[in-house]
Amino acid sequence: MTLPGSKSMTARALVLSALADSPSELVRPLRARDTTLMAGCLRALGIDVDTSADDRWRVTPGPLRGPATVDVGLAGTIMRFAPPVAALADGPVTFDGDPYARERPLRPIVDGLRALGVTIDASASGGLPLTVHGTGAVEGGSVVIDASGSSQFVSGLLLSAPRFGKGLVLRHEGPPVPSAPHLRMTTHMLRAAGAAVEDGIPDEWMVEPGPLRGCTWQIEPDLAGAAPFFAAAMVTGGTVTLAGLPAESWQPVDRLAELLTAMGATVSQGTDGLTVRGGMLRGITADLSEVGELTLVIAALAALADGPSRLRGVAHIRSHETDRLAALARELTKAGATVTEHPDGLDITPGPLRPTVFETYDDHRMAHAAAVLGLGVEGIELTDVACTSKTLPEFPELWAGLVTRS
Ligand SMILES: O=C(O)C1=C[C@@H](OP(=O)(O)O)[C@@H](O)[C@H](O)C1
Ligand SMILES: C=C(OP(=O)(O)O)C(=O)O
Repeated sequence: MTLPGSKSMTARALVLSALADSPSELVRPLRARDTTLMAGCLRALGIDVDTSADDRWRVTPGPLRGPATVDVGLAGTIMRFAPPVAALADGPVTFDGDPYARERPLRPIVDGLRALGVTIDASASGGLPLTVHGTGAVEGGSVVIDASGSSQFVSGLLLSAPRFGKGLVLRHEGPPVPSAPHLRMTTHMLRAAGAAVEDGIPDEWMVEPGPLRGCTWQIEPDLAGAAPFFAAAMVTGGTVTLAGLPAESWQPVDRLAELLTAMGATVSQGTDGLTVRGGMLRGITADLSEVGELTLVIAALAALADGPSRLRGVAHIRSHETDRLAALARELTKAGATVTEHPDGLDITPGPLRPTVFETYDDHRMAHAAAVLGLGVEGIELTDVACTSKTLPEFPELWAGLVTRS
């Protein structure tokens, strides 16, 4: 199968292109709610973002300006990546989003920008809604944040840092930062756009001030979006091949392959793509801190496996689109699994599974999990498949097509 581009790469490519000194193109970007809103955000700041062609978006940078109002939807990438861009604009920029977006943590970005000299009006919690009072320039310098709640706090500050007068020295202090592969994606893409970035010291990043150049960004297919389709192969004993992943991917292909292999799949990468072949479905003990996004599909697989699973290292996903650990515990229990919730994970023991209505809590990956579960249990109904439009609007059609072909 082919899938649209990575949400994470599309978001970064849009931001870096907006900050560059010449036009850029995004080849095979993701057109979904998160990335459409990101394009809208950059347009509101004065950037020309042409998304009229599906397979090639063109970004022509220009002066960043307010006043502007930005709808972040429920996108972590927008609420964490765009305020630093707004700080470079001349004029106030107000950010708000879906009701639940106001619950998602943002303080390290707000405090980090304030420490760099930016004036921000934020709610008492330091979250949305907020107004960044850009003056056309950010001095930059050194800042310490606690990014244990989301790697996006680091990525957000780094992406705009080449445009800060003194660049940025960013240090993290606190429990470990999750999602290391997303941090590597950020530094890879900054370097690809010509930025000088040092990340040799653990929990410290240094970005030199300097221009970013326009690029042709080849957006890889979205690996997290592929996870439910790979899981489908594992539940049905079938085979799914994802076409179009480069040999040297900027997404955590190895970690995904390791996890699916541990659960009984055979994973191989060839010229035709990344292939997952289902076999036995085994329970696993795994630290998912690097790939928190995959927890939901892995939890659905765990509920269908031949033994118990212990998933850990993902306290931070309680602040994703919903409290994902609580949501999974509730819904998988309804379906008949025995689930124990821990502060940073879940123990899942498969039981005799039964029909249930699986709530999605506006969370696209809860819908993916329900779809996977529904391949193994008759009568799983999901309340809202439309929430998949956040990152993969084609999900219902692709899923139905896959099932029909098999
Ligand atoms: O930078 C990114 O593009 C992302 C980083 C991760 O965030 P967290 O570190 O908050 O999990 C990931 O879960 C999210 O879907 C996308
Ligand atoms: C956590 C996710 O999204 P966001 O970028 O909104 O944090 C996700 O897509 O699983």
